[in-house]
Amino acid sequence: MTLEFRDILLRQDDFQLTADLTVPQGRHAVIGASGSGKSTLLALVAGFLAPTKGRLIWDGQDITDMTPGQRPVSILFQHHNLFPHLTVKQNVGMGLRPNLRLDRDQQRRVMQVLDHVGLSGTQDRRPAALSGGQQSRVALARVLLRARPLLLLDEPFAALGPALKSEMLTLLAQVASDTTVLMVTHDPADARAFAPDTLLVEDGAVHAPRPTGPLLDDPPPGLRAYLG
Ligand SMILES: Nc1ncnc2c1ncn2[C@@H]1O[C@H](COP(=O)(O)OP(=O)(O)OP(=O)(O)O)[C@@H](O)[C@H]1O
Repeated sequence: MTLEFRDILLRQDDFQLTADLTVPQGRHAVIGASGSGKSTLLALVAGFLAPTKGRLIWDGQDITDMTPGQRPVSILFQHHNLFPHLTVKQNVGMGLRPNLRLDRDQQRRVMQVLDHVGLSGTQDRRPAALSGGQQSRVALARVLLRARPLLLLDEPFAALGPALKSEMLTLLAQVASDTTVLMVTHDPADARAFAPDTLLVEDGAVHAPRPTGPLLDDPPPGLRAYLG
């Protein structure tokens, strides 16, 4: 299933984002200098911002006019927005039914996904009683349970140390194998480890995906300056 940006233009005051490219199924990093438009790109796909011009096509279907809730998208941002007063089980269950009236089968699926991300046994704790890495797993479990085919990540594990971050990226790559992923990252090592291909965003222009290794080995001047 592919995501097509057809001649997209999105204006925000004096900034404009342009995109005319196809993203095939698989894991993609989104890289670019600060202010180049990475978060704007994700907001466009999520449906939080509407393009001034152009169409967004998912799996052959025009999703440009769909609300965020109608889109085939799940989102994992840096601040995971776990609810402090709810247990792990309830935080994850929100991904299925926001009113938390889960039937037996849905409860079983919650336990299954907790097991999948290595959180069995923590289901009755509240987020404050978990480590940072465990909290990230809860957020990931919630996203997985929604099982939308397009996953948007904005620096999802930036708050974790390098070892935990790499562990989470490995886990994500395993569990999101049938998903198309766009992951904004400032860390070239994350892009290399997680994403075979990368979308470069330069001054509001989104480029078509290119193999991550060669792009980072020989970056264009703007990206080179940013990566240092
Ligand atoms: N609500 C807004 N209204 C007007 N302009 C905005 C708004 N939000 C962001 N911008 C501008 O849009 C441009 C792109 O911002 P965006 O957040 O997409 O960049 P980014 O690549 O994600 O940056 P960073 O890496 O620093 O997070 C910036 O020039 C920013 O100033």
